[in-house]
Amino acid sequence: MPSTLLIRGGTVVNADRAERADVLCREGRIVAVGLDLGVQAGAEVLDAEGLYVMPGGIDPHTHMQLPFMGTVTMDDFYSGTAAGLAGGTTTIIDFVIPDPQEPLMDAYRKWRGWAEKSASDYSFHVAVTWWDDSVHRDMATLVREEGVNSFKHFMAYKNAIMCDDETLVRSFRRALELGAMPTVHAENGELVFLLQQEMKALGVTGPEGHPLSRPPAVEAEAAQRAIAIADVLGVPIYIVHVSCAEAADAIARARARGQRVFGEVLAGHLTVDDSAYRNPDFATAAGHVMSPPFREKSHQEALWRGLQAGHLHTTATDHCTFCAAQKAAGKDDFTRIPNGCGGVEERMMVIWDAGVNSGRLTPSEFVAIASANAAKLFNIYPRKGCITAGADADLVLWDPTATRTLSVKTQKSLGDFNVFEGRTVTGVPTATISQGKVVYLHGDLRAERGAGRYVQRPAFSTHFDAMARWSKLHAPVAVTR
Ligand SMILES: NC(=O)NCCC(=O)O
Ligand SMILES: [Zn+2]
Repeated sequence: MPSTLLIRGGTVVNADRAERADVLCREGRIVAVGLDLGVQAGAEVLDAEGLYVMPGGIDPHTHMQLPFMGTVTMDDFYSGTAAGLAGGTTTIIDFVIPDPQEPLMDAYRKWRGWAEKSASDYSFHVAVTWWDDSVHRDMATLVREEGVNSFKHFMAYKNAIMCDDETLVRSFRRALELGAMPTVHAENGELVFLLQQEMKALGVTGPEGHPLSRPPAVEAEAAQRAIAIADVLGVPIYIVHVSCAEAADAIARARARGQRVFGEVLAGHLTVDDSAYRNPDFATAAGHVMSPPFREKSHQEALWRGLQAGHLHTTATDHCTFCAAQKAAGKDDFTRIPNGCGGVEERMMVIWDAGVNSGRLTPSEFVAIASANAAKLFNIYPRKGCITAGADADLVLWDPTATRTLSVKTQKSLGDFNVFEGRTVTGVPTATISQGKVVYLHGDLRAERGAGRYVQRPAFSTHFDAMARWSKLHAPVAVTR
C-alpha cells in the first residue's frame, strides 16, 4: 500500500471556501493542497474530476457497543466505525457512560479497551452520572492526562443515569475550571417518568406512548434549565440532539443575549417524523424509539432554520442500534423498548440531499455542520475538519450527481432496521480516505479492524478565554479561574 496519495482534479470544499485543487497526502497527513500537483513515482492517484473533495465527516454523537436498558447495541466499535467510513465519516466522538457509583476512570478504561477495534479515529465524551470527590478528581485526570475535553449530562433516564441539578451544577463548575465543555441530553426526566406512568395507567402500552411521554415542552424545560445554569456559572454549553422548535428557540434566545450555547441536530430529527410511532407493525414503530423522539414534521423546518441561521452548529446521529429481537423487550410496555436508532452511515447523504440539494446549505456550509464545527467546538481543528497542509488525511470524495436508495438490505451497519429505509438521496460518497488510506471506494469497504486511533482533545478551546473575560463583566457569579 503506497503511503503517498494524490487526489487529482476535484473541487476542494472547506467550511470557508471551495476551489479547484489537488490534494497530496503522505504518511497519513495532507502535505499540499494546490493546482496541478505533480504525480510522484509510486504514488496512488485518485481521479476526482467532477467530484467534491471534503474533510471526512465527524459524528460527535455515537454509541457503539453501548450496554443500555438491559442489552448491548448491535454495532460495536468495529462495525459501527466501518459503517461510518462507508458513509464518509472518518471520526466519531462516542460516550463513556459510567453506571452510577462506578468510578469514572474505570468506565473510561473499559470503553478505551472496547474501542481498540475501531476502524476509524475516535474520541470520547465522558458522562457524569453521579457525584462525589472521586468524580471531581477523575474529571481532572481525564482532561489533563487523557485528552477528554467534554462531559455529558443526562437530564433524562430517572433511576438510571439521570443527573440531578446538584450534580449538574457541580459538574458544570468543575468543567469550567478544567476548560472542558459541558454537554447535556435535555429532557426533564421527572416529567418523562410521570408521563410514562400516566400513559400506562391509561392503558397505553405500545410505542405510541413513547412520544406522548416525551413532548417538546419536556425537552424545552431541560434545555432552558441547563442554559440558565451555564449562564449563571459562566460556562459554555453544548446541547446534544436538539429535536424541537421550542429547544432550538431557547438556544437562539440565549445566543441573542450573547451566551455561548451550541446546539447539535441529528440527521433523523431533520428528516424523519413521528408518524412511525403509530405504525401498527410493532417492529417498525419500536425501531423508531429513541430519545428525544421523532417529532411532528413542523419541527424539522425549525431545526433546518437553526442550522441555516447559525444557532445550531453540528449534525450527528446518536447512532445506537438495536435489532427487532432487542426492541421486543418492550412488546407490552413501551418504557422497556431499548432507546436508539442508527444513522452513522447515512448522516452525510441524508443531510446533503435534504440540505444542499434544496438550497438550504451551500457545500461549504455543509462541511461546517458535518465536520468543521464539531472539530472547532471539541478543539481538534484544523487537525480534523479542514483540508489544509498538516491536517490528518481524512477525506471524502463526493459525487453530487449520483443517487442511492438507502436500505437495511445494503447498509454496512449491523442490525435489521434503518430509519431512512427507502429514501432516495442524490449526493453520495464515492471514496473515503482515513489516515491517507483509501478505506472505501465505489461500494468496496476496506475498513481495517483496529486501524482507528484514539484522538486526544486539548482543554481550553478558545471559548473559555472569551467566557472568562465576559464573565468578569457580566456573570451573576464571579469566575475565579
Ligand atoms: N438516544 C437514544 O435514544 N439512545 C441512546 C442514549 C441517549 O443518548 O439518550
Ligand atoms: Zn446519545
